[in-house]
Amino acid sequence: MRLVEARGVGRRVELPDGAPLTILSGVDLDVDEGDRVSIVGRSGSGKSTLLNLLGLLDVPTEGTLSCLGHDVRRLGSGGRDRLRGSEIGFVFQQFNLLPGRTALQNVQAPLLYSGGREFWRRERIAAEMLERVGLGARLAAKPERLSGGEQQRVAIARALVRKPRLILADEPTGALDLETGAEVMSLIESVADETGAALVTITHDLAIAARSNRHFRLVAGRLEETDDSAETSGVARAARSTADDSLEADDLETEAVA
Ligand SMILES: Nc1ncnc2c1ncn2[C@@H]1O[C@H](COP(=O)(O)OP(=O)(O)OP(=O)(O)O)[C@@H](O)[C@H]1O
Repeated sequence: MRLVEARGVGRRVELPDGAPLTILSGVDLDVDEGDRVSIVGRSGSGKSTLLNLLGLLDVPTEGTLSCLGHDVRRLGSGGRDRLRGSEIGFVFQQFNLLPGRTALQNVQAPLLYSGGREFWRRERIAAEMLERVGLGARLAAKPERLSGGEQQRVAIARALVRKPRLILADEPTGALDLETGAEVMSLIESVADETGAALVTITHDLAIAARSNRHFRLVAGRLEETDDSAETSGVARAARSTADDSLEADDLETEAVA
């Protein structure tokens, strides 16, 4: 099933002095159930802006964007909120967990907005999800007591607890070391495999991008599909074969873009 269909999508904003700024233009993108899509691009190329459109946090100013068969501009903000809440899960670089709340409370939070059975069974569903990400013994732990990798696991459990059909990951491994990052990606992928969800990952780590089966690059607001699997898998191999943490994501990008 087609989850996202973007045709000629653009996003333009007005700067404080009234001048228009085009952040994205002419974006064509199809995302189907089960797809693994990566989007790389330099800082400022429009990655977060595109993810915000795909996640229905913003609407395009040009072109048409349809999400799960709905034209997002016709949905209205209430309709977009409902569709996002039930069908889209976000994983961010900075985890964005609620401080002072336990892992269980964090993962339950999205279920407070769901109806019926899911709402009443929320504690059990959240506990099972934490078990699934390997944190069954840490239900009562607060984020400040968890490592970065563990916090990201809680964030993944929270993002996926409602079994979204589209998972949007914005630099999901950006705050983690290479090994923990690879583990976290495997976890997201395996949970996505179980539900047939599509995964769109924004990253500037080419080793992470290489894990996808469709590769895109944003260049100054324009999206290009790249057949650079050879390039990225070469980088992935290099990244995996070295335990040297000095091979940072930025080095990988510079190496590939140069
Ligand atoms: N609401 C806005 N008003 C003005 N400029 C904006 C707005 N949103 C984004 N921009 C500009 O658009 C460009 C793209 O921003 P975006 O955050 O999408 O880039 P990015 O590729 O995600 O960057 P990074 O990797 O650094 O997070 C940037 O130059 C940014 O300053």
